Amino acid sequence: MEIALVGCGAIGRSVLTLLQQHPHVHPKWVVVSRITPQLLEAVADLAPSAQLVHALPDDAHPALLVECAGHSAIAQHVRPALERGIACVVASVGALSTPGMAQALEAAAATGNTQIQLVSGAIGGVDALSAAQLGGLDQVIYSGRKPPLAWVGTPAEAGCELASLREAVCIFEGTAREAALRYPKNANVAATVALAGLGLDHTTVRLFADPAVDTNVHHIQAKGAFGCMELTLQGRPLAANPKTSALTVYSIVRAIVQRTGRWVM
Ligand SMILES: NC(=O)C1=CN([C@@H]2O[C@H](COP(=O)(O)OP(=O)(O)OC[C@H]3O[C@@H](n4cnc5c(N)ncnc54)[C@H](O)[C@@H]3O)[C@@H](O)[C@H]2O)C=CC1
Ligand SMILES: O=C([O-])CC(=O)C(=O)O
Repeated sequence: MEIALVGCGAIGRSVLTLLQQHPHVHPKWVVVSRITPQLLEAVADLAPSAQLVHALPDDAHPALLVECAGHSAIAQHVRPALERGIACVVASVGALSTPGMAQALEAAAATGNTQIQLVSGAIGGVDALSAAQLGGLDQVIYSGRKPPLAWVGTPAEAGCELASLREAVCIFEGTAREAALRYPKNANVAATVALAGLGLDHTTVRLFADPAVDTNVHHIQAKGAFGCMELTLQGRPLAANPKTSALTVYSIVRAIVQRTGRWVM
């Protein structure tokens, strides 16, 4: 199966590394916004038969395009690929919080008669939540707790001195839509939980910078006709990006590899 990968940062490089164990999956194109000598070297090492490009060439027909780049890549690369009939796997789920984006992707997938898969990424329990939603949900609360360093370069910096925090600070409370728009690199999980459950505007989100944790701690509380659910996931961050949990990589590789087998779980 030939695939195109969009993004070659912390997630992209780890995905390419893991895919080396899956001989049926061939990364043929790696799409990045800037081609640097370091990237050329990394791709030559991790996926020697892949081409490093700024956009998917017109004559390329991968079985799958896998996005692990960031919100801007959704309009730039995912939407046109869907229109061309290329199935897409998306990690930057928070991009769907931009008004009109979900509808635009749906229309693009309809034009191309294909599908878009949102990965569960750094969180689990999305299957249970989306099943529970069919019976009716009353409340879903998501909280994301990360070490202060993971919030560098975000609006959290304006509210507190991250480097000298001595106790946990709630840096955001609001809807999943607001969280995903304000924290595009840290609140994709908030959007995922919301899209599986009560929606972007009815899911309560709290984000914390917490010097007492050394993992990315995701917590879901949900109540509804099904009963109730509580999930805590302590995700080990990737060394190359403290904002991103390693589970995101495994979730993406799982989504790719499942397409080469007979079983879907
Ligand atoms: N669903 C989930 O649970 C999670 C989703 N994510 C998403 O994955 C994204 C990537 O995460 P990391 O690899 O840790 O970030 P990173 O910053 O290490 O790497 C991102 C790479 O994508 C490239 N890039 C950015 N915009 C691009 C565009 N429009 N077209 C092509 N390349 C582009 C950058 O140059 C960089 O090399 C995050 O920004 C976030 O949106 C991250 C963590 C969890
Ligand atoms: O990787 C994580 O722990 C979660 C994350 O960054 C996000 O939700 O965007």
